[in-house]
Amino acid sequence: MPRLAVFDLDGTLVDSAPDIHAALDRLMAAQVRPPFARAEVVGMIGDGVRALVQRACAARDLAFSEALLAGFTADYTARAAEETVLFPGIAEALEALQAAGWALAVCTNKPAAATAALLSALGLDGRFAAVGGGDSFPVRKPDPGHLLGTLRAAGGEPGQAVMIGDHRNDVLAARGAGLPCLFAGWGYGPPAMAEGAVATAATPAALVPALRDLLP
Ligand SMILES: O=C(O)COP(=O)(O)O
Ligand SMILES: [Mg+2]
Repeated sequence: MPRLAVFDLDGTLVDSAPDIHAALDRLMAAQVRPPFARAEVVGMIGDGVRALVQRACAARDLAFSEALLAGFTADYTARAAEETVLFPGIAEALEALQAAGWALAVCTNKPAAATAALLSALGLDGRFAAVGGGDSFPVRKPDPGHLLGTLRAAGGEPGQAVMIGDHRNDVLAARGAGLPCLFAGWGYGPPAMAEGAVATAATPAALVPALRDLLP
């Protein structure tokens, strides 16, 4: 059973805020609402697309509806990779982990369709033993069932796996599943969200030695 590194997506592997921001602004423009500042959008990411659209609507005095959610989701899924890139150093970190025998997986609250489109556009098809999206299981992060379902699909086991994420939801899901969580200090979550993580990696380059320390 190889060691398994389970990565969060938004704010951990990829800097996706520009495309999420652009899609939210297109939604707002269609509803004759002003655009958002980047920091506002970053603060809305982390609990999946429904919570994102609900928060955006609330911030612009707009009534949330299933139609708005469906429209946003279709638009974002089609255009998820226009500006989104891997964080600097992530490609090298994934390579180094695989070379050291680690298996890789993704556990994200982003819906599975948008996740697949994005990973494919970034050339990461086939890199991950499993990809658990926000709608892949009946539950999602912070529920540990999302992480455990992803882990099972990847053929991993909790004693040989580490979660890497940038949000309180990643830490909570990992703790609930009995895995250590390494906090991605380069991501969207403020440092306070690292509470309960075993350590913070300041950069993707710091990931590989930190993971090696956790599972020698
Ligand atoms: O879609 C979100 O809200 C967050 O996605 P993440 O779990 O990959 O950070
Ligand atoms: Mg994240």
